[in-house]
Amino acid sequence: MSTAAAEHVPGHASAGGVAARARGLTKAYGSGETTVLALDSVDVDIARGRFTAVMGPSGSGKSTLMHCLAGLDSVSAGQVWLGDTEITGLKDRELTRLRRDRIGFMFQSFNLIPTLNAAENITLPMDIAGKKPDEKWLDQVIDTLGLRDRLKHRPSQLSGGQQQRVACARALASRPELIFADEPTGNLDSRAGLEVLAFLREAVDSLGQTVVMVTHDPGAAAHSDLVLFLGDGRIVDEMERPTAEAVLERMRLFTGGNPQTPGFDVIRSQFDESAAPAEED
Ligand SMILES: Nc1ncnc2c1ncn2[C@@H]1O[C@H](COP(=O)(O)OP(=O)(O)OP(=O)(O)O)[C@@H](O)[C@H]1O
Repeated sequence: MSTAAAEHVPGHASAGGVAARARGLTKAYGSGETTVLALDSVDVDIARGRFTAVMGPSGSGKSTLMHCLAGLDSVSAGQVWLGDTEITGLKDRELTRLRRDRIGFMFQSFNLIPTLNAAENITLPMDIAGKKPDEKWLDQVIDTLGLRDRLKHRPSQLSGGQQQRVACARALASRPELIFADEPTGNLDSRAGLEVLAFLREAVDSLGQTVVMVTHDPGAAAHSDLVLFLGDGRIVDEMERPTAEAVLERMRLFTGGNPQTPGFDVIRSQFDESAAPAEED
């Protein structure tokens, strides 16, 4: 049975509109008996000017969702839009250009070029694209991220937190419509991780950016405006103004780690008619 278009779509549109949107987004890997349904007909709106976190158990489809929304991976069915542009169906070259011009990426491994200094790493994607950075914006990003006195340093001369800040500045440099961050604090100690989260928050609050972050960490998710919870390739819940405690509690339901969690099956069954009760010990 299909979901009526007027029904609630996870993610909400804000007054600022929708930065990315998916309808019926389905992604299957493999074929025949070995098919894995990584995303199962996902509808989602990513609100512009907000910080959205994506959480869920390992294998629930978080990275796949991010990759499909960012046009890094093809979809098996459904549609994805970036702003008003439908990206499903675009040719590889068009997708590459769209990603380059309109999306910023932050990955767990910072992907900094060791032979380039911080300033060169920050502007590298724009240099490759042959685009001149907006110097005023770039200055603002560099100062916001506290990188002014590190610009001549190479990655090996920077701490992990500073490297991640460079990666953050690089994602922001071209003032993208949307920033995707995949476990951006995964490799950092807690202080550096907190710094990066504060900067992502700042990018949203002060610079008006839109951020989507995949994370396993309830503490990290607490920095977002909205948490989307994935389970078995579906968005099974969402939480506005999350706190670490509330997110942790919700995650316990998903993992079945807490024996007093019959609610998990209730939540699942709301979204998945075929969900059988979990047979946990
Ligand atoms: N390239 C691929 N080929 C086959 N299966 C894949 C591929 N990528 C992902 N999958 C499968 O799709 C499902 C969703 O994977 P995905 O990486 O999106 O999950 P995740 O929630 O990001 O997991 P994690 O938290 O462990 O990173 C998993 O069952 C995974 O094994």
